[in-house]
Amino acid sequence: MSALKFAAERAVAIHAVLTASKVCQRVFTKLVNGETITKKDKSPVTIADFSAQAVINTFLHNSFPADPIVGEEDSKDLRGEEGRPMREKVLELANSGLDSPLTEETLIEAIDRGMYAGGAHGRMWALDPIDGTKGFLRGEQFAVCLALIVDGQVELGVMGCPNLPVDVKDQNGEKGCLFITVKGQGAFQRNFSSLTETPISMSAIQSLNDASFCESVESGHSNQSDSARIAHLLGITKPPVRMDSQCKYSTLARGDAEVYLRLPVNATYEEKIWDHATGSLLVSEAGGIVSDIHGKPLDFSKGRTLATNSGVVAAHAKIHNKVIEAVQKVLFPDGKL
Ligand SMILES: Nc1ncnc2c1ncn2[C@@H]1O[C@H](COP(=O)(O)O)[C@@H](OP(=O)(O)O)[C@H]1O
Ligand SMILES: [Mg+2]
Ligand SMILES: [Mg+2]
Ligand SMILES: [Mg+2]
Repeated sequence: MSALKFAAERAVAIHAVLTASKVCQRVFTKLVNGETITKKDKSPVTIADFSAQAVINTFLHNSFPADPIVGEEDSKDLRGEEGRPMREKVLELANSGLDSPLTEETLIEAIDRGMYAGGAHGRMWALDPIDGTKGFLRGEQFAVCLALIVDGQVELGVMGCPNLPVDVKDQNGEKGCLFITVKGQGAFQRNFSSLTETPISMSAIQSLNDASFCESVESGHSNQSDSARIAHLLGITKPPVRMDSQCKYSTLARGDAEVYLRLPVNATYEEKIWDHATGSLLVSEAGGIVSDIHGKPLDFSKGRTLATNSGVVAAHAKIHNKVIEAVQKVLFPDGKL
């Protein structure tokens, strides 16, 4: 029997994401002053985001030195005298996850290996070292997300959700889930604490009345009044499941909710490829369809952003059409795009 496609990449990605997730867990809820800063775009970044990117980029470089990486973070804020206090903390935290320690220089190099511009040709990795940094800072959900993209198609995704309950029905039980998917090979979940992978799939609901939908906690990331109107139109009666990060995609993929709405709050924001690569493959391999608000597939070949898409709508394949119809009715009542 020949080895499954991307078996080596899958193993490396699992090890990298699991290690980085544990690095993040080490400081989860323990961050102090000086360990979080605000980036130019006003969004937060912490020592854990930088450390997780350094750790994963190091593993990728060791195993696949020729592969470029599109990573969210860069080292600008860690450079020079001003960046020293944070740089020292990032170095210590990153090295807690690595067998061969990085130096200040190789740390910066590792982080900046994520500056690739993306595009339509060849292999590249897309990395969000902490997706949902705001959730991380609030002590809620966040996800470490890594995907392999080949010629603009997402081929593999691994997502670590350190704070997600292993079983949704046991919210106080074990936490820490790893989600793994390869195109054409299905979607799987395993616990941080075990090697056993369990296949997951979306729930096959009969009626939208029974459905629940996920959206961002942050009203600045997704329009929550539009989503309420769409849910009403669809006959969804359950309150929205608000959750940070790509944990929303894994929640759909394992059948704990049926619809994910991410509705633009302004006309200029371009979704980032690392915010959707892993999650969208998980959902499509689990039986769902992921598109933008117009029903158009997400196009990962346009560079670092989903420049030709607007928002995200994910749902079980059987109801995706209906959801898109409702989204269009609410967002474009005159039929104009
Ligand atoms: N105006 C906006 N619209 C949509 N997404 C946005 C946004 N501003 C920031 N984001 C993205 O929303 C992500 C978090 O998603 P969610 O709201 O589903 O938890 C952030 O990822 P990071 O936390 O990795 O920076 C960031 O990239
Ligand atoms: Mg960010
Ligand atoms: Mg993100
Ligand atoms: Mg991030």
